[in-house]
Amino acid sequence: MLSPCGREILRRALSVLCSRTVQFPRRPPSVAAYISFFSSASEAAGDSSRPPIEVLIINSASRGVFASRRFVSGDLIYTAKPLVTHPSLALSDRVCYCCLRKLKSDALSSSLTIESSSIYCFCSEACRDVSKGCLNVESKADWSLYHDRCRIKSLKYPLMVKRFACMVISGAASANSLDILQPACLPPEAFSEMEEEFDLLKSTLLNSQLDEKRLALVHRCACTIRINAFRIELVAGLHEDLFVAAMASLANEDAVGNAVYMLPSFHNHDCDPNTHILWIDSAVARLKALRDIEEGEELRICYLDASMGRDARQNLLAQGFGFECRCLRCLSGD
Ligand SMILES: C[S@@+](CC[C@H](N)C(=O)[O-])C[C@H]1O[C@@H](n2cnc3c(N)ncnc32)[C@H](O)[C@@H]1O
Repeated sequence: MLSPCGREILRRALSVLCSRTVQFPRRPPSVAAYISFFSSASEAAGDSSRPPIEVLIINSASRGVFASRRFVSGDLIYTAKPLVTHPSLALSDRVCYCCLRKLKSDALSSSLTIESSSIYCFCSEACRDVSKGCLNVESKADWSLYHDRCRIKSLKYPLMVKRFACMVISGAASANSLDILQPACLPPEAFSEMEEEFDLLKSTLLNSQLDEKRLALVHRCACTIRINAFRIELVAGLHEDLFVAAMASLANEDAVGNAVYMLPSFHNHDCDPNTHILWIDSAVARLKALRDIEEGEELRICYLDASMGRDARQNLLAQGFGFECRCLRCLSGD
């Protein structure tokens, strides 16, 4: 029997996902609730009848992603496109505004727009077209104070909140499109810091057409974006990589940007994970098996640098994600 909170999560999950879910497999009602996603892996395996993963509600407040078939180490389990992206500030003149692809040097001159001290670049006409509405809103405001605050405090998620707000104002995203994702359960200091950032966002967007109701929805999403944003480091790139890497390290910035996804956000953390997400040349996320995985196993990823010691990991997870990690590695004291 689901608790009221579990039922609410399920109701919201189904209402958002029904429009995009490809199929719901038949399963006995003993499984409390589940949602299946279509993915490239089922196609690749030639088994289009059954999605390779399921999102299950594991208790009244939490969901996880589970394998619905066996995988071997190295398998690509699925790919996922981002819902919201933002390039790292230090690389915004070298990374696509939309897909975070690194730009070829000859693309720069044709795609560069500079307004209000912000830089907007695109890798292709397709990325420029899809971003048109959002860019139109974003490029009208002066983001210098907001960006300065992000740089000084080394914050990435306010950039994603900014981008999401611009998408909502432009009509490119609905204000409740991230409601299905889990919001952060953070310490009070983190909330007051987020309030300050949101006030700055509001004042920067003062002249935009964001009504109070939608503003409140975007405000609520700040918490969700904060814990669900992925830092994107590409594993492949162009020959300019060395130059970009040098610039990035000077700016203490290895990531090309950050992104929020739907399905990848349902993965729980483990300090000794069985899967990982990687990015080849753009913000398209690829979930790969790190070892052989049996049908029914939960697919967990590691939210942080797994080489850190136990105490450091526990602290980061408590402060940044609001939970105490009780994975086997942590319980063993490693
Ligand atoms: C990105 S979400 C993961 C999916 C989430 N369980 C859901 O229902 O949407 C991150 C949140 O999941 C929970 N979580 C993830 N891994 C966990 C773990 N190993 N132990 C306890 N809670 C965890 C925490 O509440 C965390 O803030």
